[in-house]
Amino acid sequence: MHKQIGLYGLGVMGQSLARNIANKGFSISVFNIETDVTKACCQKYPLLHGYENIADFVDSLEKPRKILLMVTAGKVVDSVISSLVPLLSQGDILMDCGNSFFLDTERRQQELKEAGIRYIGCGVSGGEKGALEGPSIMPGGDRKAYAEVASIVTAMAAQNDDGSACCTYIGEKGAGHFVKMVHNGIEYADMQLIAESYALLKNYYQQDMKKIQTAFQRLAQGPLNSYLMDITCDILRRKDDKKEGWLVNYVSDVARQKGTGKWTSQISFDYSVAIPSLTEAVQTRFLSMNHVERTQASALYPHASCKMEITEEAFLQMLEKAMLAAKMSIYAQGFSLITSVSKQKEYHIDCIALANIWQNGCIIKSAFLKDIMQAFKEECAYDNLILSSVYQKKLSETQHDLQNLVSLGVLQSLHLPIFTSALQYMQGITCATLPTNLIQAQRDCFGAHTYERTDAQGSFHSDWQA
Ligand SMILES: NC(=O)C1=CN([C@@H]2O[C@H](COP(=O)(O)OP(=O)(O)OC[C@H]3O[C@@H](n4cnc5c(N)ncnc54)[C@H](OP(=O)(O)O)[C@@H]3O)[C@@H](O)[C@H]2O)C=CC1
Ligand SMILES: O=C(CO)[C@H](O)[C@H](O)COP(=O)(O)O
Repeated sequence: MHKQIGLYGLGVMGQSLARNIANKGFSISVFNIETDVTKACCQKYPLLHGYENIADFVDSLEKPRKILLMVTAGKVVDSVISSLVPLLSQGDILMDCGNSFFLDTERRQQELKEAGIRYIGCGVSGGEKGALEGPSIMPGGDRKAYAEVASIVTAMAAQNDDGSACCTYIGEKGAGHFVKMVHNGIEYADMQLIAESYALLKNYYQQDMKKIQTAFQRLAQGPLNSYLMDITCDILRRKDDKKEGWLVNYVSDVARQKGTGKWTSQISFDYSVAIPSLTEAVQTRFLSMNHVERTQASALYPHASCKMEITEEAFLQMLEKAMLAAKMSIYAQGFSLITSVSKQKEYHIDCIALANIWQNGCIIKSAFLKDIMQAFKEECAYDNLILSSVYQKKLSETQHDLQNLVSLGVLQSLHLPIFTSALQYMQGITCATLPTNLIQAQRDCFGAHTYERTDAQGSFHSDWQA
């Protein structure tokens, strides 16, 4: 009996996704380059049918074949595709569920089209647990091919409270992997925002971990409720197994990355879209890697630190509102990149549907996404969420606290790149007149680059030093 779907790549995510599919009642064949991994996995999970030989794996599938790839992003995907293509038939469907770069996905779609193979680039978010219990799924590419796998993919996905699946067709070409990339850019900024809040609380409570835990618990229950806040509460409560004290205090502060956040920033440069907080989050991970320099420099430049003269209640209320304002700024930046690239590449991404499928199963799952949906429902064509009445109302209630928090934190010599850039983004994007007219004048003065005038059409050049 042929199986309904195949999955190639039994790593952390692949095993969980395969088990998820099998648990939903679909018959599934699995394959891994290391055969020992396949054997061990299928012994442990008998619903998975493993193959040691790739040709047998492909032959085991009903036609048109549907094969999900869950392997390391980059060259590995190309080499896996090369090994599969000679065994496939016209009309078969490959669905790359890893974190592939969306322009690589578009190249692969073109190359495979010539061989008659249909290719779906599909973002998956939720980590190991989400992949097993129901992730958020972002498929893009061949729409007809997606229709043929939709019943399996939507069954795998997380569900929202209203019963809708956290999976929707995102758009043509690399649209699925594009939004997953921006999801990760937002994820980096949200994680850094939480880390900065942790730094502020450590400073306020003079490192008293019990008080920091209680404060986070409180923050995680309000409008900031999110998957990342929830796991932060768990992390902060975890004692070390080996030594006295909290495990997080033994974790090195060197933050690593696999590349999706960096790609988000690179693409923002290519499309000239300002996403300063998402970029700061990447830069901060780079900065964290200079551990030796930072340690040497910290001895040369001791940080002045004094207790903040503000009551605990006032501080916690200010922090909550400032986090909310910063989070709003982060999402406005992320969605402005999505909107802009979607227009230029004609992906036709539906931002309401996207915010809906990020409400559950994924790493950036958060209560705040309801507000984003509301804002886009008000006017789907917003180039920037900052223009919505939802943002107007919420920012008028919170922006002042962000200004105060940044001022206080900077005077404590704390490193707050997300709070600061989020505030600066909002102060810039809501400013009708920036001082960048001077930059235009300088460019024209030293390089005859010309400038536009506020009172006339066309390009002008002046002799500024006359
Ligand atoms: N971990 C996470 O939270 C998430 C990961 N992702 C993405 O999913 C993909 C898989 O991630 P994850 O499961 O964590 O990674 P793992 O490292 O756990 O698994 C990678 C898989 O790729 C296989 N592989 C590696 N090199 C080759 C090769 N040359 N030829 C064939 N197969 C190869 C591995 O086989 P073997 O090990 O047996 O050699 C393994 O099955 C990545 O693109 C990742 O970015 C997406 C969302 C969340
Ligand atoms: O896609 C993911 C979650 O959505 C992965 O966990 C991703 O690997 C996280 O990125 P990085 O390793 O760069 O921090």
